[in-house]
Amino acid sequence: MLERTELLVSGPAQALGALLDVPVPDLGQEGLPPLWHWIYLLDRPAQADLGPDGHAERGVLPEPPGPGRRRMWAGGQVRTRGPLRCGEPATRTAEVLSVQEKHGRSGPLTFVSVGHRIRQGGRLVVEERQDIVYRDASGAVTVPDAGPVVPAADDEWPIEVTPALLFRFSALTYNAHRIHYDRDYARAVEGYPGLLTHGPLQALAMAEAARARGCTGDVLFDYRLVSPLFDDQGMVVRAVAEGNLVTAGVRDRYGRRTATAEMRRAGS
Ligand SMILES: CC(C)(COP(=O)(O)OP(=O)(O)OC[C@H]1O[C@@H](n2cnc3c(N)ncnc32)[C@H](O)[C@@H]1OP(=O)(O)O)[C@@H](O)C(=O)NCCC(=O)NCCSC(=O)C[C@](C)(O)C(=O)O
Repeated sequence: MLERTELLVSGPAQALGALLDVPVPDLGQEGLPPLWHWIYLLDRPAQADLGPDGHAERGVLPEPPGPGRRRMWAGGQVRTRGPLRCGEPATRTAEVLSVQEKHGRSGPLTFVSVGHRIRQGGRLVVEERQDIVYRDASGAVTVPDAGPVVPAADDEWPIEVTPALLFRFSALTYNAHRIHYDRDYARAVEGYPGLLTHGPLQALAMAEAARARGCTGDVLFDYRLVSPLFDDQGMVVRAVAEGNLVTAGVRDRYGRRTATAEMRRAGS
C-alpha cells in the first residue's frame, strides 16, 4: 500500500484548464471537476528509479511485471463521492487489486488493476480503479491505414494533438514515459509510428465533454483505451447525453475510435 498526503493548491488545475481551454470552477468551494485529481498527489520517483522507458520501475504501483514489458494505460473506473477541494490537504492511498494474464491480438498481455482512494477532511471523496496493461516486447501494435479525413461535426470537439500538448500533459502529471515525447524511442524501441497520446488525456477530454453537457459533481466514469492514438492523427471528442447517462468517445481525424467512456451522475 502506498500513501501520499499533500496540500492541494490551485496552480495545477489552472494549468489543466489552460491546456484544454476549459473553464476552471471555484476550486475552494465546488472542488475539482471529475478526473482532475490525476494532476494531484502524484508519485515522485527518484531519477535512479526510472526504467529505460522513462517510467518508474521501483517504488510506484504498479511496478512492471518484468524487464522490457511495454506499459500502456488500458482503462479504468472513477467514482467521485464528494468535492475534492483546493486549499485543504488530501491523502491518496494505492494498492494492487488484481493481476491477470491474457492473450490478445498484440500478443501476451498482463493487466494490472490498481485501486486508488483519496480522502479529504475525514471523507472518502474519490475511489478509482486504474487498469494498466503490459505488452510483450515482441508483440506488434497494428494501426489500420488512414482513410479519408472525417471533418468534425458541430457536436464534436476537435483537439490538435501536438508534441507541445503531449509534453505539457506529461509535465502536469509528472509522467516521464518516453512514448509521449521521445519520437526516436517510440518508433525504434516500442515500434509505434509516432508519439502516443496519453490515456488519461483522452479520458479527461471525454469527462470534460460530459461536463460541458452538465454531467459533473458525484459521478461514475467508466472508460477504455481501445486503440493507440498518435500525435499526427488529431483527436476528436464527442459526448452524447441521454437522461442521466453520457456516452463519450474519442476518434482520430480519420474516424478511427481510440477511447470510449460512459459517465453518469452517481446515485441515480
Ligand atoms: C490494450 C490493448 C494493447 C489490447 O490490445 P489487443 O488487441 O492485444 O487485445 P484484444 O485482443 O482486443 O483483447 C485481449 C483481451 O484483453 C482485454 N482488453 C483489451 N483491451 C482492454 C482494455 N482497454 N481494458 C481492459 N481489458 C482489455 C480484452 O477484453 C480481452 O480479454 P478476454 O481475453 O478476457 O476477452 C489495445 O487495446 C490498445 O493498444 N489500446 C490502446 C492503449 C493506449 O493507447 N493507451 C494510452 C497510451 S499509453 C499511456 O497513456 C501510458 C502512460 C499514461 O504514460 C502511463 O501510464 O505510463
